[in-house]
Amino acid sequence: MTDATIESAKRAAAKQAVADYFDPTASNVGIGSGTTIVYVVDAIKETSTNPAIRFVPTGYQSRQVIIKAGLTPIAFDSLPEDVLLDVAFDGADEVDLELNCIKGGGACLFQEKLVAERARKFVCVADYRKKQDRLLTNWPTIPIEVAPISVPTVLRSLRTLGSTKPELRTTLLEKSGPLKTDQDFFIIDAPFDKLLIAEDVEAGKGKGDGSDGTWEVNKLSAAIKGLTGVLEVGIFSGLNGPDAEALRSTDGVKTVTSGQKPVAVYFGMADGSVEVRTATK
Ligand SMILES: O=C(CO)[C@H](O)[C@H](O)COP(=O)(O)O
Repeated sequence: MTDATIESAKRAAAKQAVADYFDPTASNVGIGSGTTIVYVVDAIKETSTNPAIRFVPTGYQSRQVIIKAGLTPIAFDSLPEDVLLDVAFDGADEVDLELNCIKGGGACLFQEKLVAERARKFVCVADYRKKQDRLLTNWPTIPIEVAPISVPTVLRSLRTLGSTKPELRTTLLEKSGPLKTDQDFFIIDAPFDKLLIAEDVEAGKGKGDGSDGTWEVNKLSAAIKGLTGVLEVGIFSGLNGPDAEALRSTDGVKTVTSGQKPVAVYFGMADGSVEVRTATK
């Protein structure tokens, strides 16, 4: 497929996601990172009727996208404690049937997760290459943000968990050394075998806890997150938007939720159509 096909797939998906999930009167909107999000911002700009709307970026690149579009960014930590984002849009590197996502291809996973969890509705937009049944089908690795001093021990622990060849991500110009995140941390990319979802474990396709070499998405995410030195793992799983919202509405925003899964993912397809996967639980 040509680059033009991929770009028009991203644009079509972004347009439809914004038409379906962006309320033109919205006040606070999360904007993710990557190349697809640019089309989301374009579509929002055409639709918004609220001159006071503010956009919470997920890092440097995302903030630049907001500024270049002539929109107003607000830092995540400037949001009053009791304010939720009306909606947050982001890209994804791969999405499975349960709407679990791999993110962090652009090294922004930590702030992306903060923003996703703060949104009433988290919506992902991607092209057809990202639409898979299981994670680690086409996208090869799990991105993990780590404290620089912890790199050797985290690499070792990841190998113990079953990752064959975890590697520290370097800049494009390898001689410049490791890529630094917006937090001045490093990224490790860890390959694992294709991840199971809950129904695979129920069907006996593997234990999913690493003991037989298989990992279920949530279990692997928790195991990696538990390693000392890991700031965040690029698996967005756990409760989806509606569940997270229910928790929030009983306890308010102070409730810690794991609402990292999108309520919907819009895939721009190679034939120009848009396919939507929505959360069922
Ligand atoms: O997770 C991300 C950055 O950390 C991006 O959202 C992800 O890599 C998708 O990017 P693109 O829209 O360019 O395909």
